[in-house]
Amino acid sequence: MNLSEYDIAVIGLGPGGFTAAVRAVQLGAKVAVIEKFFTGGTCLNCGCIPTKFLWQSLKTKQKIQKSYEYGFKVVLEPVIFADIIAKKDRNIANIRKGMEMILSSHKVDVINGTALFKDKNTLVVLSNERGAVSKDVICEVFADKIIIASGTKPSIIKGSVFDGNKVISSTEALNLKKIPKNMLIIGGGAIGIEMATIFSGFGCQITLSEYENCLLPNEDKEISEEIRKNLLRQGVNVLTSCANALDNADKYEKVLIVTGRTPNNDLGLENIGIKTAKKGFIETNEFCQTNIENIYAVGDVAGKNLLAYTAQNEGALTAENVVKGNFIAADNFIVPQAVFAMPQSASVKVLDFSKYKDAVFGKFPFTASGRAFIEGERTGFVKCAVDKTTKRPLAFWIVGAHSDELINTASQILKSGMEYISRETMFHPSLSESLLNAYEDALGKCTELVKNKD
Ligand SMILES: Cc1cc2nc3c(=O)[nH]c(=O)nc-3n(C[C@H](O)[C@H](O)[C@H](O)COP(=O)(O)OP(=O)(O)OC[C@H]3O[C@@H](n4cnc5c(N)ncnc54)[C@H](O)[C@@H]3O)c2cc1C
Ligand SMILES: NC(=O)c1ccc[n+]([C@@H]2O[C@H](COP(=O)([O-])OP(=O)(O)OC[C@H]3O[C@@H](n4cnc5c(N)ncnc54)[C@H](O)[C@@H]3O)[C@@H](O)[C@H]2O)c1
Repeated sequence: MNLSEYDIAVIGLGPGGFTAAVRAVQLGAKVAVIEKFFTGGTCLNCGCIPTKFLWQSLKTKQKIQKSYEYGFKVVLEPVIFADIIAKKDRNIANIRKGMEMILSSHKVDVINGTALFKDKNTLVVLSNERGAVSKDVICEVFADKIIIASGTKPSIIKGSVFDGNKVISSTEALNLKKIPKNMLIIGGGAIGIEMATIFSGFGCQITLSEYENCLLPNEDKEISEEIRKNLLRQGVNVLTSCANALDNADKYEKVLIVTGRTPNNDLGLENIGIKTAKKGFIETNEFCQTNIENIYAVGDVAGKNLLAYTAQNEGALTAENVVKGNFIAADNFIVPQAVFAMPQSASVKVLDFSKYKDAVFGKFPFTASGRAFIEGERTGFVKCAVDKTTKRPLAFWIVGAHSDELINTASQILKSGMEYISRETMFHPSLSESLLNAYEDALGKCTELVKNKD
């Protein structure tokens, strides 16, 4: 049996595992990563990157269709969706190649196979040709510390199974070669909204069915209502408070189930007694440490935030803690959120937002922004919460083009604890000025808005 020894072994090459491995090597550790499918994990292969590529493709189509507003006469040929999917796959392959170059330049040992715990320091790696796990052992990996970054897979709802044809998950939806005539999307979270936006934009009749009484149930109600209105305008049939979505499934060519994610926890955790919490996510403390001292879990599999960038943050921080022997907590990140509807929405709050009882609110619509006018993107607004006493900005919510970029500036403002936002830092004409204008509106001093009737 081939047994290799490492300081750290990482399970999974998604954003969490990739970042943990590279950071640990940068700090001088000898690191192996075991990945059973493709470098890049969910994010690159069937998550963030393919959805945003298809969204951008739709956006490009819409820009061409609106190019007459800028003085062009362009006739668009009928869209061949299979070509768009092929382009997406080529882009993913290129990004994957880049990631593999980074790994090999840092001398991370990558082992292709499925990892299972044998004991608290040893992983058995099984071969999994064509995705099917075999009993053939490729090697064993012995490591002082192990970081689990095995991610999640799509959840299914009671009374249904994914058949890869009619009833599909987001993974299959992102590889459809032809736009279906109609599709029922069950689940009005981030994935459901992004899929409804993309497929309706390319001509599929969409019904989006959500169990709760609004889309994105954990988001600010004004934001979720604005997203609902924009989807309706795009021709999506939005149903909320809908507990029996499957009842009408027969009427649809495709049924896409996007009701959350289930952890990849089939790692032999029971062999060493690693505790799992609700829904099977691995239980961790604030240092991403499991109940077994030398074993850590980062990213989606630990179920704190199911986002690529929080997985990266946890991966980097855990690598630092493990190699340097630090105990720095991974629970004080400000987490900006963005959803790629048309237009996008985004939000960010200070961590203790609920403590502020005397927040005042301001709002600036993009119809009042010169830059939004130039961009031809006048839908939406920026909303800002400000502490009335200290004048400190506390939260931003945005619906509008480029809100996914604007929110990073908003996050930096909140993270830095800035006491006020000033015009001297803002270029004109820019969309970022809308952050300032919403902030000033909360304090009753925005000079860019019509005065409210007294
Ligand atoms: C459709 C969709 C869109 C999304 N859009 C966004 C977005 O825009 N922004 C954002 O921040 N997040 C987005 N996400 C979420 C994001 O993809 C995840 O939060 C992120 O990929 C989590 O990273 P991770 O490293 O924890 O796990 P993953 O990326 O899931 O990687 C885990 C890896 O571990 C491997 N693995 C599992 N078990 C084993 C084993 N036993 N042995 C070896 N390898 C194993 C898997 O094959 C996988 O490659 C989206 C998700 C989906 C599904
Ligand atoms: N832009 C982004 O950052 C982005 C995009 C996509 C996904 N993600 C991440 O991926 C994760 C998974 O996304 P998701 O949208 O699958 O999960 P989610 O948990 O965000 O949303 C699932 C939705 O399905 C609803 N639901 C559950 N059971 C239902 C039922 N039987 N019938 C109808 N509705 C039902 C829930 O109420 C919820 O609103 C998210 O947590 C998110 O963090 C992020």
